[in-house]
Formats: sequence, C-alpha cells, structure tokens
Amino acid sequence: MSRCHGRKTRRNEGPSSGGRPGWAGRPVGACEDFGVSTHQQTAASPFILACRREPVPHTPVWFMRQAGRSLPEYLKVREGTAMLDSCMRPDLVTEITLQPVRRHKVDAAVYYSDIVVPLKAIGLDLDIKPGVGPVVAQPIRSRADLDRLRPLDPDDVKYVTEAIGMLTGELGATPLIGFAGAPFTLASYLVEGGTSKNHERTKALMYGQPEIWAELLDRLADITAAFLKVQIEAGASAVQLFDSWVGALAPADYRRYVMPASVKVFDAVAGYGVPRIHFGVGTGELLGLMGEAGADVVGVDWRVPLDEAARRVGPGKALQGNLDPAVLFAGQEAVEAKAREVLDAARGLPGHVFNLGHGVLPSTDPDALTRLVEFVHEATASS
Ligand SMILES: Cc1c2[nH]c(c1CCC(=O)O)Cc1[nH]c(c(CCC(=O)O)c1C)Cc1[nH]c(c(CCC(=O)O)c1C)Cc1[nH]c(c(C)c1CCC(=O)O)C2
Repeated sequence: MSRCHGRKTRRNEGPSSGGRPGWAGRPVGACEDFGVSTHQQTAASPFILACRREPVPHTPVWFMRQAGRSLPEYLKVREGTAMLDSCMRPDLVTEITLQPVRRHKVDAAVYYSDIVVPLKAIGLDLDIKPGVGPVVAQPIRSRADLDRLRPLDPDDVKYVTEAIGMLTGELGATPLIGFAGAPFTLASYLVEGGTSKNHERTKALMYGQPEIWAELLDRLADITAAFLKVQIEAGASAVQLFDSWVGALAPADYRRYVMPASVKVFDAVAGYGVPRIHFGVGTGELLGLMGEAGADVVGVDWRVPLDEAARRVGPGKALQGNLDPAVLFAGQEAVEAKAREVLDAARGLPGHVFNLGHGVLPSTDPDALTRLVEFVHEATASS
C-alpha cells in the first residue's frame, strides 16, 4: 500500500485569494520516492479526474461506509473500543481507513470518523449506540440551548490532523475523502436527541421558531466548515457533505430553511479547489438545489437513474452513485446486471464516480464489494 512513505509534501494551506477554482493555493512538494508530489499523483487519479469531469482510464469506485462493520478486520481492530473513542485514535483511524482500500482496491479512501465527531469535540454530551446511531443527552430545542454550540477550534480535533498526516503518507496516489454532516442532518440529531423517522421535533422548530432554527443552522454551518477546513488543510483531496436526511423536505422548504447554511459551508471551502461532493438520501426532488448549493459533484441515491439526475442537476457538475446497497445481497449475476444499468445510465456524462446509493449495509458480504469494484473497472476500462 505504501507508495510514498512518510509525508514529503506540505499540506493544503488555505484558500487561494479570490477563491479561484482549480488547484491554486495547494502547494506542491516532492515525494522523493517518485520525484512527483503526492498532490500531483492524487490530482491525476481517476477519482479526482472524474470529479473534475475530465477523461478517466476507468470509472472510479468508492463506497459510502466502505470502512466499518462489513469488514471482519474492522470488527477485530475495533474490539473493546467505543466507536467515538476509536475516532480520536490516529493509529486506529489510519488502519480502519486503509482496510477497505487494501481489500477492495477502491479508487478513494474515506476518512474514518462520524458526522457527530465535531459536535463531540466542542463538548456536547453524545454517544453512538451500536445498532441505533447517535444519541444526544440533552437535545437542543431553545434559544438558551444554542449557547452549547460553540465554534470549533482546530485544536479541538488535533487527532484529525495527525491521522490525516499519517494516512496521506500511506495512501500515496490514492485520494483521501474528508467529510462532515450537513447542518440539516446534524440539526436533526441534535433536536430529536437521536435518530428519527419523521423529524417532527426538527420540523416543529424549523416551521414554528424560524429565527432559532436559522441561528442553529448558521452555528452548525460554521462548525462544519471549520471541520472540513481542518481535513483539507491536513491533506484531504476531496470532501463530501452528508445531508443524509434532508430528503424529508420539499424543495421550497429546503431553499428557505436549509440551503443558506449549506451554501455557507461550500463557500467556506471553495477556495481550496478540492472537489466538493453533496449527498443525501431520497433527494430526487432536491438534486438541482443541492448542486446549486455549491457542489462540484452531486451524490444520487438509487431512486433516480443517473441520466435523469443529470437533467435535474444541470450542466457543470459530476454525479456520484447510485447502485442500491441492497442489490449486493442478490448474487453476483444480479449485482453485475444492476451495476451495468448504472453504468449505462451514466454513459455520456462528463463525470461519473461509481458508488452505492447509500452506505454499505453492515451484513454485506465484503467479497461482493471487491467483485463489484473489479467489475466496474473492467467494464469501463478504456483500451
Ligand atoms: C447519518 C450518518 C451517521 N454517520 C454518518 C452518516 C452519514 C452517512 C449516512 O447517511 O449513512 C457518516 C459516517 N459514519 C461512519 C463513516 C465512516 C467512513 C466510511 O464511509 O467508511 C461515515 C462516512 C462510521 C460509522 N458510524 C457508525 C458506525 C457503526 C458503529 C460501530 O461500528 O459500532 C460506523 C462504522 C455509527 C453511526 N453513525 C450514524 C449512524 C446512523 C450510525 C449507525 C448506527 C448503527 O447502525 O450502529 C450517523
């Protein structure tokens, strides 16, 4: 795996002045092993090329939740350590992030963390309960509660900087995707106190007390932007904003109550020039707005075929997706047939990153994922 031992490049050092898109502001150093910088290697990787809608040698593949419970080596290394504790251990983060890259030969690594990590880092009392998800001890529902949402200082997450430094050295040409939860999805956990089907308390605050809601989302946007900046400055080659649950909203409400905060996040990291991916589940009606919020790549779940998604998103964006994660339980023949449908729908798009339409389900057979990567690479290889 280790193609470029030790980190010889300097890190991404802040937005270029004027926020010019492209790679300005990303210093290039030398990886002595190969005479080219890690940055140059990742920039030429199929994943980054596809995000930038440039020609690729094959369609790049990675999977949301590729690290985690589908892998026996993950269960082994995590044994005895709570999920959130593992996120604060650079050695474990590095190992767990690398596991699916080694095993599946995916085209990108995704930083092992969770969307609630920055909230924990600013001192909120929350935990991740196995099989349930994030649980917040004291939900945020009033103006007074907002005071508990202080800004994130990079020093709060030193372990992220350390882990990404270790990781990029190990990954060499394979890009590392950093990520964060989007303001709406984070707000939904904070207001409900945990996972919710109908988001009734969240919507009660949004519609009933729009000023408090706007302040909540604005604070979360600042925390999210600060967390993404830490990851990019430490060396992440792309970032994904997970607005997993925003599909619960109608477009007009998305535009009014959520989009300003997501725009703020994307604007804050625009000047680095790293590709920005925007994903949510059940967002067929929101795809255009989610692109407009500032994404370079729009993630699509399995409900909308990619050619239709491209019409909804409009020109100038790449697409990511969108095999139904449940298809992986149907056997190799069915997986290949459904994966081919995804590739057929993506044919002619200027940029396509193959992914699932949502995260890998915990009981997925890891070999089915490895075979899927091989299949997509072979089916799309330019001769
Ligand atoms: C909504 C959301 C969360 N976390 C995340 C999202 C957005 C993605 C999505 O829409 O699925 C993001 C996330 N969480 C995790 C990753 C790892 C990186 C990767 O994609 O490989 C990522 C990208 C690790 C994790 N995050 C979590 C696990 C499982 C915890 C464990 O191993 O015990 C992992 C590996 C826990 C978690 N954290 C969350 C949930 C719903 C759960 C599952 C609860 C369960 O079923 O046990 C909140």
